[in-house]
Amino acid sequence: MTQTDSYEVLVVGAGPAGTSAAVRAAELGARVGLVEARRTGGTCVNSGCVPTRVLAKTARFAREVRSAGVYGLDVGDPTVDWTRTVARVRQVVERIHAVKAEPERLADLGVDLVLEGRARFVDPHAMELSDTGRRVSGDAVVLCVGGHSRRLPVPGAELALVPEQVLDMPEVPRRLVVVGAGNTGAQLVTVFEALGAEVTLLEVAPRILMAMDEDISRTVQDSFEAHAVDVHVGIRTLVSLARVEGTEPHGDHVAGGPVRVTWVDADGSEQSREADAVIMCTGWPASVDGLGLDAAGIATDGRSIAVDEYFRTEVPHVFAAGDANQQAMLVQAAHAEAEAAATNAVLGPTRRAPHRLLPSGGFTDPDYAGVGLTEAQARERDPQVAVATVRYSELERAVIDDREQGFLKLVTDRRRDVLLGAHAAGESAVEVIQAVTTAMAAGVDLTTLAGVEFAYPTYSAVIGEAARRLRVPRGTVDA
Ligand SMILES: Cc1cc2nc3c(=O)[nH]c(=O)nc-3n(C[C@H](O)[C@H](O)[C@H](O)COP(=O)(O)OP(=O)(O)OC[C@H]3O[C@@H](n4cnc5c(N)ncnc54)[C@H](O)[C@@H]3O)c2cc1C
Ligand SMILES: NC(=O)c1ccc[n+]([C@@H]2O[C@H](COP(=O)([O-])OP(=O)(O)OC[C@H]3O[C@@H](n4cnc5c(N)ncnc54)[C@H](O)[C@@H]3O)[C@@H](O)[C@H]2O)c1
Repeated sequence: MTQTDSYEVLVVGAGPAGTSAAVRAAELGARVGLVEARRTGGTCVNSGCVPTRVLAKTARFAREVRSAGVYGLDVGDPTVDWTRTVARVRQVVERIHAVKAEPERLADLGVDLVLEGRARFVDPHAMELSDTGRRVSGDAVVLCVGGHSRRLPVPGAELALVPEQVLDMPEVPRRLVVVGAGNTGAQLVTVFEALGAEVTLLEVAPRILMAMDEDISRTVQDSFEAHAVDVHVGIRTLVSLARVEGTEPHGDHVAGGPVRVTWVDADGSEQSREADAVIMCTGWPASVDGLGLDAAGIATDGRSIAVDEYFRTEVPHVFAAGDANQQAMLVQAAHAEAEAAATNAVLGPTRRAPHRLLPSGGFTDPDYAGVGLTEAQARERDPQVAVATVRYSELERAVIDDREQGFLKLVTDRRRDVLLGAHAAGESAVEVIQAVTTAMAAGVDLTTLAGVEFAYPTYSAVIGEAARRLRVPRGTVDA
């Protein structure tokens, strides 16, 4: 092995976590190698957040154009040229790459970016790269390998698409079944419903968006159903996918011909639908296959890389951050964890990243977001929590924009005058929750928040209104 192949810190994966880890370690003066199987940006830029967000904008456009007549704008019903939609998505992905300019930024910091395929441990410090067979090693190794979609182990699962393949569809499917109503599934339902597909949504949990506050699940599901999405929650099991007889496959996925999806519904009845495409959005395990963790002495359940509070695996010089450790699974969390892991890799175990306040949300119609404790979690801890909900239908900006569906809910500890959580479904929900998060991070009490003179007419004004209702309880306060 040559001298240049060994680093003080070897980072694996150049998504949000890996680039943050490499930058931080380099800033601390370490000699850093960053190995990536494909391209910088990871899931976030190349197949996840960025493409999904462009599709969300496309869907928004389609909805807005359909309502343009109300404003006296006669533009007709939009038709979708999916090829151009996909081209736009890919163009935006390239623009993000150009703006972020990660390879240049890393080079400026002296980080060696190595794009020679997948890295695999050959011993606890050294890894072999699949394209070239070259070996690189690190005194410390930070695994930022992210995750990947998974198909459910049911007969015919290979006929389904996974989220990374959505842009490969030749057209918008006329009939679509989405399996899984987490963030990905819910967003894809909104996109394809707006683009004209007849959508069926199957979810094994008792409600969609199970990780969010219950009122968010209800509001988004109501909206889906108002748009004729056929929602089935609490299904007992997905039974199978099968090619509809007499149709010919043209490729390796459902675009090749109709598929019959069969499941056992919540009431125990067997049901089925014919679909032109099925997308399985049923989880995102860590990319541990082929990583050779056993050669490093690290055990895995095949879904995650376990870490302690300093992001150390059971082998103390090997760290794991971002989706790889399956803890928070969001971009901002990946950055925070990776910076902490890289700091610990260089300086020893000194930094944690406990994610005390982690806002998250999604771009459905309406959008949704939350931070802190849900109402149910807060009530379980303390039945005396105070909750105020302001409906968007009471908010002048939402009425002006004809975006009256939704709400903001603040969950508070009235005795301590502090916010415990905030949850919203509605226009700009993610931005509204972000603003509440800032207040929570700064330790702003409810009385102060209630006194903020929010600009008129804005969506974030809903925050002041909710805070005032908690300070002076009335109608909608639920103590
Ligand atoms: C459809 C979708 C939409 C999303 N939208 C959002 C959103 O709006 N907001 C949000 O916060 N989060 C969103 N997420 C989640 C977000 O994408 C992830 O949390 C984030 O990308 C995690 O970053 P990471 O660096 O840990 O992993 P990744 O971004 O997955 O990067 C891992 C990198 O490691 C590389 N790699 C893997 N194994 C190896 C190996 N053995 N050798 C070399 N390289 C390897 C991969 O090629 C990849 O580039 C979304 C996810 C999906 C699927
Ligand atoms: N806007 C965002 O922040 C955003 C957007 C997309 C994804 N993400 C993140 O990316 C990761 C992957 O998201 P995801 O939505 O693909 O996965 P997920 O694990 O969040 O959701 C998977 C869903 O599939 C359901 N499911 C599992 N087995 C099923 C079955 N047999 N039948 C029907 N439903 C079944 C689960 O109950 C769950 O609701 C998550 O961590 C997510 O938070 C974030």
